[in-house]
Amino acid sequence: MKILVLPGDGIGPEITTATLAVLQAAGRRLSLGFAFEQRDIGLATLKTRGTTLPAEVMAAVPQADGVILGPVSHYEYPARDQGGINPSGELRTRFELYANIRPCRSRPDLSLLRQPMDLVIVRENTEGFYSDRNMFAGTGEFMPDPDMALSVRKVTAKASARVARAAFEIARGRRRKVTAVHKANVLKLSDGLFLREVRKVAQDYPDVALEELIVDAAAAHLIRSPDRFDVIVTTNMFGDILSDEASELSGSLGLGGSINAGDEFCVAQAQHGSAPDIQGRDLANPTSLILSAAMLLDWRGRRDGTAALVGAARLIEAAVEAVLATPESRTRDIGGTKGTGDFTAAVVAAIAGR
Ligand SMILES: NC(=O)C1=CN([C@@H]2O[C@H](COP(=O)(O)OP(=O)(O)OC[C@H]3O[C@@H](n4cnc5c(N)ncnc54)[C@H](O)[C@@H]3O)[C@@H](O)[C@H]2O)C=CC1
Ligand SMILES: CC(C)CC(=O)C(=O)O
Repeated sequence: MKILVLPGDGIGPEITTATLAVLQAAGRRLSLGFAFEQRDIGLATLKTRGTTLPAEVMAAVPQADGVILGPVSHYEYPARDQGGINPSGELRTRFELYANIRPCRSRPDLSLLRQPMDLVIVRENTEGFYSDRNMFAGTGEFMPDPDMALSVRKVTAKASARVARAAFEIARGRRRKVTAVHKANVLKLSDGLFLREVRKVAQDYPDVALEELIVDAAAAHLIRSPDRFDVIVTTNMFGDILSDEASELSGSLGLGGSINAGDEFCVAQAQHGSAPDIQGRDLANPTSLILSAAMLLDWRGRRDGTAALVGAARLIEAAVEAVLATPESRTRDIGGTKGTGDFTAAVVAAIAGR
């Protein structure tokens, strides 16, 4: 399997190194060949090339079987016309990675919750407030005068329907419940359209229950009664916020895996950002990106019918769970004392069966 690796900014390079070590260990154990093609993006190429996303990186995406994308520091990027392209947004829109799939679950003595949580947030990934054009080229944000800023949020039937279908398909392999999270009580047209499409898709899945919940109540229920959720489907920004909430409630932002998936391409990406406050200090928990890479293997394996890749995903997940269950192996964000390197070494050893 050929994987394009884009380490990104902040803690990106550290957690990417950890993730590649884990993939290599799984490859050795299962005699699977992983070929990594690593390329710089972000602040590194802004300095050397004047852009955070060189054209040849985008050209390399279709040549690979999958992409591992480290977090990026887009808050520090200049405007798009000065080279600040948000790699997440650009990859998601250009390659139609319409579903951002973010599983989150509680583990004994790590979770901040009273009830168990085992859910998947399926976030619309190509529009809403966050398409790259909205963020940086000014076509979605406007300042008619220096004291007024306007943002346009785009919701289409097509994007709503395809992400809803992705959510119902995932629910079929789980507890068969989809919760559509929205704000259609106020945003009657945009979230109303999203809900209309989710309800339409639900008719094709009579075996899956559909629940509808307003986003503010959903945020509260995530804390009080997380066990009511199986699969949540929602628009881009709500999914962004709720998935950080769920991840932190599970114990840390550093725990939840995530893929950006379309029909043709898949990009593994940690749920969290580039965490510049802990950059270069061996403090980052690499679990999120490691589990994201496992999700990428699973996605590719299922799509191509390659059972060995699905097996590698399960092997990596089992090793991560075993290490997380050992208090002495935990990183600081989850109450342990280990650094990124030691945690990774423990996962590699678990994969090797040592
Ligand atoms: N997908 C992406 O590339 C994303 C990028 N960002 C960018 O990241 C930068 C920093 O944003 P923040 O708001 O600080 O969010 P953040 O997610 O980077 O960090 C929030 C807090 O969580 C901690 N944290 C995050 N990941 C961790 C990990 N793996 N292990 C241990 N602790 C971890 C950080 O140290 C920080 O205290 C900004 O430039 C932002 O635009 C933010 C979200 C997503
Ligand atoms: C809005 C995105 C481009 C960044 C983000 O928050 C994410 O990757 O989840």
